[in-house]
Amino acid sequence: MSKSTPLKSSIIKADLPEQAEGRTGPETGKDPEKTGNSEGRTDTPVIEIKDLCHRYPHLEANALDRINLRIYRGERVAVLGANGAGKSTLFKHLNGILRPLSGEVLVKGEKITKKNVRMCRGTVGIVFQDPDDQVLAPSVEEDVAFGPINMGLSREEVKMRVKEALEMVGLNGFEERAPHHLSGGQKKLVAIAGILAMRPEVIVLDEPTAGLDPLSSARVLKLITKMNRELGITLLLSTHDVDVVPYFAERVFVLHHGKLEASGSPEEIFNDPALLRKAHLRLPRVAEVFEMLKQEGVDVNIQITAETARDEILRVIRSENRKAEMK
Ligand SMILES: Nc1ncnc2c1ncn2[C@@H]1O[C@H](COP(=O)(O)OP(=O)(O)OP(=O)(O)O)[C@@H](O)[C@H]1O
Repeated sequence: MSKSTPLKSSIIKADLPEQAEGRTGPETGKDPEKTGNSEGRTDTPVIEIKDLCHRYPHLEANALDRINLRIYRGERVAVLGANGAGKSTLFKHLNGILRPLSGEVLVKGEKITKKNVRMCRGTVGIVFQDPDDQVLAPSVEEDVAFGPINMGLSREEVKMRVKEALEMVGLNGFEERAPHHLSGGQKKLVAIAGILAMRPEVIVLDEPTAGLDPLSSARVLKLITKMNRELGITLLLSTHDVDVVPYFAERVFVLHHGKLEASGSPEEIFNDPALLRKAHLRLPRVAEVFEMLKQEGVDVNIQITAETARDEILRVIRSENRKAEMK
């Protein structure tokens, strides 16, 4: 375990998208739905959740308890939470798969109802955790075409979209392949292509890197970041992999026992040890090293990416060298 960690980190560092820049925002934990870099935005949120509660039959506690949050066009948002925190339940509310016990979910300002649920599903596409729940057609081409055909698009348009989506995920040439003969990582890419082909404004990904090796995981994250940067698609993903969050997300929501515990930039969230302990999350590995250095009495600021860690270590070394020269 300890031997493989540095290798994994170096692969992730080399292959992940650059760290998002320009994050600002107030302290976390005070007003969860209003923190992070969306502070001050006046446009209509692409997704807005108001006082959402969900309860599964025969369970006493709410799986979601008075969730309030807003997601704005073009954002990259990560949802963190331990097993059973409510992430998948939350996602299933975003395109009307589940119905609220109380509260409401608005897509582009419109409450999801039976009447507009199709329109909402055109706006918000969900990539489920297990591609076997989503990739069901006998061939890759048919699977990716399924959504566009259901949208009533012409044969030419469907063909064009399938080609485009498979190119985007790097699976051109796989059209005739049977999905059940593909690897887990390739199936995940087929599932993403199927959603991309419907050209949604928001893509929600439940644990997109679960079960993938570090290279496949980095590839999926790079792909979805590209979708955000080049196509302007709003991204919302859940993950247990806190190491990748600073490279991907501009804003982080923390769920715990069905409640929105906090929202903020990755720097804010990962500089709040009490919050992380409470939500059963951990620091990114890079930050753990800085925490240890601090405990040793070294004057460092906690960093959460390899690049900022390098800069901080160089700063400390240079400062120590200067002190030594002056003696
Ligand atoms: N279909 C269901 N019927 C009854 N209870 C459910 C159902 N789905 C989820 N739950 C319960 O709701 C709670 C939230 O589950 P959910 O799957 O949303 O959590 P999660 O954060 O996605 O977890 P994980 O990280 O393990 O995927 C859990 O207590 C879970 O046992």
